Amino acid sequence: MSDRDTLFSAPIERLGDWTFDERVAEVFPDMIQRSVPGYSNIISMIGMLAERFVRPDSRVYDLGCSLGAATLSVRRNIHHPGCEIIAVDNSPAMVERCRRHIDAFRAETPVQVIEDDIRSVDISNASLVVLNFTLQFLDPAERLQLLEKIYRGLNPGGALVLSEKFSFDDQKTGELLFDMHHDFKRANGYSELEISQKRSMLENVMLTDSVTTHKSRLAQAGFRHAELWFQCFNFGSLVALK
Ligand SMILES: C[S@@+](CC[C@H](N)C(=O)[O-])C[C@H]1O[C@@H](n2cnc3c(N)ncnc32)[C@H](O)[C@@H]1O
Ligand SMILES: O=C(O)C(=O)C[C@]1(C(=O)O)C=C[C@@H](O)C=C1
Repeated sequence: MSDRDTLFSAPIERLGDWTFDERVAEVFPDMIQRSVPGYSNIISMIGMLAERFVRPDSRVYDLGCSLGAATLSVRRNIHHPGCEIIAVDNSPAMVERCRRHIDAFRAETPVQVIEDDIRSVDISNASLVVLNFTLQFLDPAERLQLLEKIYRGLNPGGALVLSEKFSFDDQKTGELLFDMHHDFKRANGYSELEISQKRSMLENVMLTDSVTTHKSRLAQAGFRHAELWFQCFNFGSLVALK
């Protein structure tokens, strides 16, 4: 079990922008579990999607892998020879811990953990690509280009899993889902101060899209089939098929 996230429990004088630094990496499992409704369901169901989509002699990409939770779930569910998982993150603190975490478990399928920007990595021979709460940290202007690269790198019959925090076009239901997420955080022991300090740090670096925007961007990138397979409040996950 990781340390409890108390990073924002005391008042912080100058709130900078959010980064995935050493302190965040240290408490990340606790933080994401208490912040993202449905996170553990999504992680275990990514394993189910891997069982269905990963083909022999192909690659799986986990883009913005953090500590490798999705990678481990995928690896547990690969039963084919010749597969390889490429896990990528540009936070040195995450990558260092991710490598240790993955090495702690034995499995047939090799995992390469790469410290790099997901905008620079080559993607080829992929049967599954995972973007689990990562696309939201990319500049909106660069999101389509990344999805196009993923589409090109996927083999026919391959899938992209795209999990995100959403915004909503309808103001009234949007507010309700946003408030329910806050209730969820409070129920998980976060104070008003912790919630609001984290929110303002994320404000400039995490720009959310609506499900409609995600679907039309996926279509623009080439994915002719995309659907939401999970949603809890303002968090959810889409699957897009090539
Ligand atoms: C919310 S976390 C992802 C959680 C993780 N996928 C999981 O399932 O536990 C977002 C991650 O994306 C990484 N990230 C953000 N922008 C990136 C980029 N341009 N290139 C590589 N990694 C990036 C961050 O360092 C962070 O570890
Ligand atoms: O805590 C929040 O409100 C969030 O937006 C959650 C969120 C995410 O969606 O990625 C933001 C940053 C942390 O990496 C963990 C979770």
